[in-house]
Amino acid sequence: MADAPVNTTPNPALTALREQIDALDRELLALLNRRASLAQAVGELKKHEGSVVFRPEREAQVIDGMKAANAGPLKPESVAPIWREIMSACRALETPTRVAYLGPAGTFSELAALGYFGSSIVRVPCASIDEVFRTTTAGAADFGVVPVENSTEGVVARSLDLFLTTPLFIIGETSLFVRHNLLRKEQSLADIKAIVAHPQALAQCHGWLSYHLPDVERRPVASNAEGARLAALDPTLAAVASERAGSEYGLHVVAPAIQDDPHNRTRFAIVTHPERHPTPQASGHDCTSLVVSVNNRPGAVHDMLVPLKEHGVSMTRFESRPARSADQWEYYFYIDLQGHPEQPALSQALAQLRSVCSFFKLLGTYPLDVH
Ligand SMILES: O=C(O)C(=O)C[C@]1(C(=O)O)C=C[C@@H](O)C=C1
Repeated sequence: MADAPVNTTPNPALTALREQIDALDRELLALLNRRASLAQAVGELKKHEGSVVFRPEREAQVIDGMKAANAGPLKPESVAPIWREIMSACRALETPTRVAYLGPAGTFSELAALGYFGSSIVRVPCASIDEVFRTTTAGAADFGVVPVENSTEGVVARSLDLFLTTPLFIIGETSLFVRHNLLRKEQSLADIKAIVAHPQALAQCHGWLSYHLPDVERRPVASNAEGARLAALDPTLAAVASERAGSEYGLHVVAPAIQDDPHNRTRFAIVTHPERHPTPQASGHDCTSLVVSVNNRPGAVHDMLVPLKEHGVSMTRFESRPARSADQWEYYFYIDLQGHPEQPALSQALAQLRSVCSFFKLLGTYPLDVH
């Protein structure tokens, strides 16, 4: 049977609407270029003052302001990504932003870096979390993006350990919905010799893999994208990674969304060197992260919490890690507090807390993630 003829006559109503969209796009472009010129002027001013270009608190305030001003029909969750991109492009006119993350292309860390800084950045993919810290410490990148916790698997121990031993501090946070897919050269679940992925991804898909591929070896590799790269070279391997990694390496999605928790999220910290970047100023919605230790005696942890209660400071995270010291029952406590030390209640609570701790390190103060 012959195909029905395609109607090629333009619909006048559609044409009229598109003409309006074209005209508005031109106005938007002119306005965006005016905004970009202003950002360039800000950049000149900062160069003159010798101050840093990236201001996470200002970017958070701009996004908060735009979300509050949004009258629709744009959805509130569409506003933040649009303005992140606009500010990313404006920032790039002031100075390049070099961002290190666990690569190669297609990792969730890369997605987190692009989601936080926008796409006008210089990408510095690294082979491991250690290398992200080293590259940022050495100044080959201005910022590093490192995973700190996952809603299924808990803390990313290596990142927490490196917060202790490197001079870097946190200036921002971002979190990402993490959807893992089984990726392969062949479009089939048959004859898979090994599943290659980062240990965190293998753990986040433990239930699915145990049910569907119980006898297949799980082989940990440095990143999920590295697993995808290997699976592209060897058809007997399957990778667990993002769709983006799949298309990057020409793999089929054999099974989509195989993570055990459908709401699987990973939180990332944005780190930098304190000699190259000041602590962000208060944005109005801030978090202060620290790591402390107390001597191992009855009531020690209770004493740590008293200053917070006395000054009405909210704790949003409390995580413990073994200190690996001679006393095997010593712990480091990773604590997130609501607020900025510019606020007297928080600064007084911190001073009092410091006095009861045997070890105290501020990891950073930064604006909360805005979506
Ligand atoms: O307000 C500034 O300080 C700017 O440099 C401008 C701008 C922006 O585009 O709005 C760009 C980069 C900064 O991180 C913050 C904001």
